[in-house]
Amino acid sequence: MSGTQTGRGAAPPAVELRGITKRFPGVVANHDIDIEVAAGTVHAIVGENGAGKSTLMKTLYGMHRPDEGTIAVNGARVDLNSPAAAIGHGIGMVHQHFMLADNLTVLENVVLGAEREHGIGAAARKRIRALSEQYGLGVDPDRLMEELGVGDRQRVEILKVLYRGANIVILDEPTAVLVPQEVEELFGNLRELKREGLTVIFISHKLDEVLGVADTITVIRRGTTVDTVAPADVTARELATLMVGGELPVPELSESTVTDEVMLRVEGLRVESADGRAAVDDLSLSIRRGEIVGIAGVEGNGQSELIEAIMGMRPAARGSLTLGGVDITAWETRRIREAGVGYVPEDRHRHGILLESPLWENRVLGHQTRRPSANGVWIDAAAAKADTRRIVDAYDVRTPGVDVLADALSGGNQQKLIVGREMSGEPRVLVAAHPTRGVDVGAQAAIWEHLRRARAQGLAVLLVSADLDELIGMSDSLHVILRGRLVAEADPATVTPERLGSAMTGAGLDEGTGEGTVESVEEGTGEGADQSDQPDRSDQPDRSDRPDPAAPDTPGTPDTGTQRPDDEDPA
Ligand SMILES: Nc1ncnc2c1ncn2[C@@H]1O[C@H](COP(=O)(O)OP(=O)(O)OP(=O)(O)O)[C@@H](O)[C@H]1O
Repeated sequence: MSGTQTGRGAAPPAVELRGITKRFPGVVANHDIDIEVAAGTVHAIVGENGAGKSTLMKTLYGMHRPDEGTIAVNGARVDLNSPAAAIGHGIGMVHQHFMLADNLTVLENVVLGAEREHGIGAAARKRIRALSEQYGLGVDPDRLMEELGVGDRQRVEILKVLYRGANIVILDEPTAVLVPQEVEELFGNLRELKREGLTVIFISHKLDEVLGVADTITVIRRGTTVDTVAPADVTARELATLMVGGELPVPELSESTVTDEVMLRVEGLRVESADGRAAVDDLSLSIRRGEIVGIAGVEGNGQSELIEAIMGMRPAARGSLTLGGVDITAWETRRIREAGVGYVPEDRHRHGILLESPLWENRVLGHQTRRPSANGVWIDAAAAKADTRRIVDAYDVRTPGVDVLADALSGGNQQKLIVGREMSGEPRVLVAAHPTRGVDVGAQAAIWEHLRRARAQGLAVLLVSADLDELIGMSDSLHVILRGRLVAEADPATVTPERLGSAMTGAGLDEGTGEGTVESVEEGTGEGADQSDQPDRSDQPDRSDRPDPAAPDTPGTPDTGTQRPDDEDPA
């Protein structure tokens, strides 16, 4: 137990949670939680999916009333009965799903709902500029939100809470949507907040990142605090063990299963955005039976449009799509699904799940014309329920039953349900966007194992992910997408997350050659450049040890090839 002691005469903890218990019908989400967060520190909360992290943070942000327990802020007991009350006590929260209006400017987004602070004009602009400068956020108040990338949007969300006077900032899985460079920038921002005396509390499933940026880590298991540790005293593997209360299973390694039979072919595809610009431009790729093809890219470079075009949710302005040799370019989504294409959507709340419906109805969603969900034209509720129970079992979805509403599941458990559903009915092709986003390390390894097994039986997978270790570890071949085009092909056997990340931003990996475009991300071609642009590679493994999702302590434990964020100054 280190990092939480406040010595005699020291400032009181910024936050002190004592004996917090929160019950939902049939579930004790938090049970007798004790946490002290020292002022001016970065405090991470880790735990399995459904462990109770979000519930606890929502309680601290006044969105839930605890059934038992007390909360003190800066040494004084408080009653946080609403987010407004939390903000009144200097507590702000950055949610995982950004709440920003695209057609407004940064300034308008920041002041929306806080007009009373500094109005909506010059004073507000001045305040935003001052905050942005003080905390090194680099946000221009007059930029239009739609022009900003994911990292900047997140900084606007942080600015929003600072603008409202927060000195305790809660972030819910802030790095889930970020690529490595953006993670570094975020961590730079968090360190800056800390230097300015603010307190940061964040939830994360990425244990290497937690070890890199947190001063103190609290582990929650099955609703209660099991330990509070300092990063210097634990490894990522030990943290994972604390989270699950035992050793993680070791999944089997599998050989390549790629065949010659092309299952999905995309040829010369162009997809246009509403204003006629090419979101996907002249893109060609093919996925063979038993192959996982990975797409790496900074969010917003055409990945979503590519996937939506394949799934019949957007028209192809040019080019063609074929499934097992059959032209499906003009097919609608339902027909594509019925032809054996599974789909794990990027935004599970918009496309993947109906929060107000029970789990078994969610099992039927998108599968309403097929067994076991349907019998002829009728929905077969009994069969759908039985199959939902099978998914709950196979994918370890933590739920009291299949009749509860999807809304009652933790985010990671909703994701496991979607992946389980989409893997049902033996799809021929799976189009998966961020299949393990928000799931804990144990569940992630389990999902990878399911995918590997299905691949061995011939499943062809298009894998889009922001998790570069996942892409490298799972893919048989790997493309980089930039501004709607495939600009590079990487060999998953040799490429590192750093080199891949750099290719994603359009920076040539072969700096040594002075070439402007990236065509190959093979490690061999740029060895010299590679070493010179990575300050400290001493913790890098042999190539043969490349991040392998089959290993229980991957991705991203310090000894698997992902650099510890502290090893390097943020860009
Ligand atoms: N509104 C709700 N109604 C009923 N049960 C809920 C509700 N919110 C959360 N739960 C349950 O409380 C438990 C804790 O959920 P919580 O979302 O806090 O977990 P988490 O640790 O944040 O998980 P994840 O890592 O998957 O986001 C889970 O069993 C969940 O199903």
